[in-house]
Amino acid sequence: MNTLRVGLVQMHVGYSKEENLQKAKEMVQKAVSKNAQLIVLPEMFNCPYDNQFFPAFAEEEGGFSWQELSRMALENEVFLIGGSIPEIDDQGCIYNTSFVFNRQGGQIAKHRKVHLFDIDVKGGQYFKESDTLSAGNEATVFDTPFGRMGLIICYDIRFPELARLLVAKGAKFIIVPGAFNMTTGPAHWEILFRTRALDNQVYMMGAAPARNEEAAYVSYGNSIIVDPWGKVVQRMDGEENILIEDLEPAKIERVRTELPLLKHLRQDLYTLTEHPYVTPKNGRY
Ligand SMILES: NC(=O)CCC(=O)C(=O)O
Repeated sequence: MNTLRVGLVQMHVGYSKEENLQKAKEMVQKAVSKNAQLIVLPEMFNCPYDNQFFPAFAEEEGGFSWQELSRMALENEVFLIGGSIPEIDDQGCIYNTSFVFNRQGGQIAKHRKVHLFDIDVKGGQYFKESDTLSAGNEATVFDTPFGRMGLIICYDIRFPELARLLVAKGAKFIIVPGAFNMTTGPAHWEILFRTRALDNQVYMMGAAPARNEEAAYVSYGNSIIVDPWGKVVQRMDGEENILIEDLEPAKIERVRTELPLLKHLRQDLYTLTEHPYVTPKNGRY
């Protein structure tokens, strides 16, 4: 199969939804001018990553931001992973949701972040998504001419079972709109991408907001691509920019044939259906 040229958009996210969408539109066009065929926007690309803004910025599926994303995909004839936005449902629940569009601007997938980011690192980062957000309940894959792709959002990457489930569903690539921070980013971001790539022999792609030291939540940036061998093929710093990379779908099969981890699984011995942890109700413990 031919190569897939991807573009990861690492953009500054400000307080105006319209300006954020305009910035996304310009960066998508720039990525397309470099022949990107699939473009990934960052987590909460249209809204500051801050609980106080999620309710005010939230929109229904099919709303203004959704339509803008659909138009960007259509006008540029590109697959577009629309980062994520705060999505509100008809019950008033708000989700951290990623919408995916094909080249005709049609929605082909939707992922609501499954694991809510509730952490409290002493002397470091505190965040409690569950103050405003609800968790999704689905593992999301979608098909493209380049192969099946899995979609997760940021903190979801820390849960190996979810990535493995996507791979069991046939994913060859896992896409992660994310926004790590200056506590956990330097410590865990790259290692998580490399570990999930190694475990599952997939391409891992992460797109993050650019770093703004003035923001209440400082994004680590460092948008990244790791190949199925676990090698970092490209990684950005904190600055606003676009990462362009050619992925080789054939490499996935090559690595899986040479080092057949997925065939060596002992599913007679261990499965994902039982585990010792407490299962949260709707993502809340
Ligand atoms: N937005 C997020 O889910 C942040 C996740 C994160 O920083 C982590 O360390 O995990």
